[in-house]
Amino acid sequence: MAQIELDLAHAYTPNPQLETDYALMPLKMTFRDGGAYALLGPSGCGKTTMLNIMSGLVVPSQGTVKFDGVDVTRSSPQARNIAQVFQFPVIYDTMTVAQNLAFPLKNRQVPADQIRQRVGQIAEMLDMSHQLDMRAAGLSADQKQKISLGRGLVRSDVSAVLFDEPLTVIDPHLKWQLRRKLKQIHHELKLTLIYVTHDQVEALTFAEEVVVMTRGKAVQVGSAEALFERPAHTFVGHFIGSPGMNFLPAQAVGGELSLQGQAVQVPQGLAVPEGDLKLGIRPEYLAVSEVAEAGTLAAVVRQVQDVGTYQMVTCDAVGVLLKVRLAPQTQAPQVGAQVFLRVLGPHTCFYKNEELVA
Ligand SMILES: Nc1ncnc2c1ncn2[C@@H]1O[C@H](COP(=O)(O)OP(=O)(O)OP(=O)(O)O)[C@@H](O)[C@H]1O
Repeated sequence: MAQIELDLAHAYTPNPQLETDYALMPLKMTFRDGGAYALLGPSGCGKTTMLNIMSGLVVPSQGTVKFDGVDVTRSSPQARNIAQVFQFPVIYDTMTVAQNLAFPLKNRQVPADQIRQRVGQIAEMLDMSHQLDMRAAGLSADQKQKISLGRGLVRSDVSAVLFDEPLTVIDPHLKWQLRRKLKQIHHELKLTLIYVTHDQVEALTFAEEVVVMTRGKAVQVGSAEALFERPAHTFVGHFIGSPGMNFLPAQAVGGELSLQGQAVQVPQGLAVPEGDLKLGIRPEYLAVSEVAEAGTLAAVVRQVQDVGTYQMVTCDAVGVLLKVRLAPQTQAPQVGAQVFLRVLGPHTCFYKNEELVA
């Protein structure tokens, strides 16, 4: 296992001038030895580019990649000793499940008894012990992809295992099980795992730390809790959560706060930074009050939806639609009712130029 350090930028075109010329903007990042990471972001944000730079499939156009302090920027994937699992199964159809799992170990001349022991362990972790003697050709796409995962995890001496959207072909129910399984396997095997996905649930269940990316930038690296509670960038607030964070333009001058032109009294003990801001509050933390109090903003209820596990109340606050998540049994306000939304409280975040300032 290795600690991976990136200090680089990458453009696929020569002589990049504009930000948009870069697939990855200049970044510095360290992936801890034995850590479980997810690279999360929408299509085209640079996740695969970052993964391929780590594996050695892409050489960054500037900067370095280090494994345990050693510069490997120009080393091949083989020399870096990386295992990779792709979106689609990469296995030998004519071999049995056991032979497929053993292949990466045989290649490295691992002794037969150790191969048997490790293949048995990995098969058991992936619930494939009963299929070890079956030919891969006869198995479903799900099962084949499980073999690919197993092949990625079977060697204990790799620097890291890199996964590029490995659960894409997996049936939704099995997907849920495999995500949890991978987390458990990480716990047991202590491998450095880096996992690319555009699915926040996948990233948040699997990883200890999630790297949230947008437009070639890593905007936050943090635990699921940190990304939810204190999004460092408005993109993280918007991208993480279901639905994402509510945002309101805000101006603070001399301790007076105005939201969309409405003066809002700041509750005692709450510090609000000065200047042009964006106020962010998650739908889970936005409480509805029938009376105007310090920290509340007047709004009109536009829609109440019962989503099963919760109720979603959409309110119009001076032209901005804000979402409130209420527990299923809570009495929701009527559509058309005038309410007061508690926008200021311990969970309120303030942003300047899209970056968290308080
Ligand atoms: N081989 C390439 N040549 C030129 N441009 C590329 C190449 N590969 C990726 N890009 C561009 O680099 C940017 C980042 O792409 P990348 O595949 O890393 O994003 P991603 O987040 O992995 O997206 P997806 O989830 O769709 O795979 C995109 O604008 C993409 O069009």
